[in-house]
Amino acid sequence: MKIVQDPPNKLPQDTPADVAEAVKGLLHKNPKERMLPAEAYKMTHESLIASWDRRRRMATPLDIRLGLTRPEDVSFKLRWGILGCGPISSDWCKCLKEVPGAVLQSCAARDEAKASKFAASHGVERVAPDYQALVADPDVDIIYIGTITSLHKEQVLMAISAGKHVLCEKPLATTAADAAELYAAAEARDVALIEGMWTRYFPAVEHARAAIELGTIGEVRMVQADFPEICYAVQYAPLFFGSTAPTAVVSAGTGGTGGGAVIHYDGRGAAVLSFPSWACEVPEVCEVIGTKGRITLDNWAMHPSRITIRLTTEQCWNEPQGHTSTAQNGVRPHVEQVTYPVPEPAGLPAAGWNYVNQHGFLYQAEAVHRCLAAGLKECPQFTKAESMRIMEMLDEIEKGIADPCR
Ligand SMILES: NC(=O)C1=CN([C@@H]2O[C@H](COP(=O)(O)OP(=O)(O)OC[C@H]3O[C@@H](n4cnc5c(N)ncnc54)[C@H](OP(=O)(O)O)[C@@H]3O)[C@@H](O)[C@H]2O)C=CC1
Ligand SMILES: O=C1OC[C@@H](O)[C@H](O)[C@H]1O
Repeated sequence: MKIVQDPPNKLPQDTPADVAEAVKGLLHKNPKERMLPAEAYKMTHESLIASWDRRRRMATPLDIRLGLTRPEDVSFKLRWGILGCGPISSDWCKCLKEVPGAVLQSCAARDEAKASKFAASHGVERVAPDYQALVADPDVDIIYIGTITSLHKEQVLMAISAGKHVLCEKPLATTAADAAELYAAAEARDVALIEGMWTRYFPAVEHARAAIELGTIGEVRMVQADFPEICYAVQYAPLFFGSTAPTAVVSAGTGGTGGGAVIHYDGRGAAVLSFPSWACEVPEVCEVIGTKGRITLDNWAMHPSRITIRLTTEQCWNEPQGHTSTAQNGVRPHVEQVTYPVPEPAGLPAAGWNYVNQHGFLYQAEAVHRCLAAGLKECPQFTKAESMRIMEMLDEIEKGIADPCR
């Protein structure tokens, strides 16, 4: 794609090629080397914009940017127990191996022989005979739940009762009421319960969040996103509109042939979300549309490796007919595009991996280590409040969609 910067970009100057090069250099190093010195992460919004190394700071993980955690705490020791030995647990273990503080302590499956095979292929130290034994192991600090969603509730509760922290695959539960019960149980036991919405930890998403905070595209008026699994598309609404309650949620369609939802935030704008059937070519693009520009996350939006920021040119803001769109005014937007390559192997499932861009799980894995090191019970990239808000929206959306894929 040709990058257009005509007339010169109003953002502080970084040529896209420079940015891509710098970030590529960072991301392709091993996790320790990828870390900037702690000092480099201490920043305010002003320094974010003014700093010489803005290119790195735009994608700084939110927990570090807010000063809640320290980059070096990817080395904080956490002994992981893997509950469920299916494809997603396999990809998770591969990423944990690259986190300096992670220990693959134990795993369990419904069938012990399956768990033994999984342990051998991933270098997991122990095999527990069943899930209950896994969560009871005193040498396990945190349980990763990679089973089907309908089982999450009983398994999360089992792990929490044993006093373990939990990272549970998205979606956390099948209803908001169940999710609320799980968060209440975690709070009562004083353990962390984190829903694994891994999208939130990708550098392209961190960059988008920082750009919105800086007002780069003005006021957000519309969010558009698509994905067959509703929770993925929906999570982009509170990311860019905040976790306050929407004024209306309407939906229609079916899981089999496709559906959609509009989430309206009175006086602010709306999220227009589509849920194409799995049997289609899925665009997997997120657009964040503002009064001064537009952000596109893609390649692919639920685990994006690219952000494109199109800025409305200043001349458009004063157009007499009140249309700020560059297209309506026959001018080109200023375009800045930054690619954040997922660590190799990336892209379509590479040999030995099960899902797309799944090596990007690493970003979430590192954040969990940093946040637990700091004594946090959640990661700021995806808080309990937001997770609950999304669960409520999912309940509403599912009222209008037959056979939805949550
Ligand atoms: N973050 C991400 O990128 C991804 C997240 N996910 C999420 O991960 C979770 C699992 O993914 P999904 O592909 O649906 O699951 P799978 O069909 O891969 O099953 C995962 C595990 O669930 C258990 N399981 C499967 N079927 C049954 C059953 N009928 N009865 C009891 N246990 C069963 C098995 O555990 P055992 O090994 O113990 O037998 C299995 O290994 C979901 O929450 C999904 O949303 C999925 C893909 C990607
Ligand atoms: O959660 C997921 O489930 C389906 C996959 O294709 C997708 O990449 C993954 O994020």
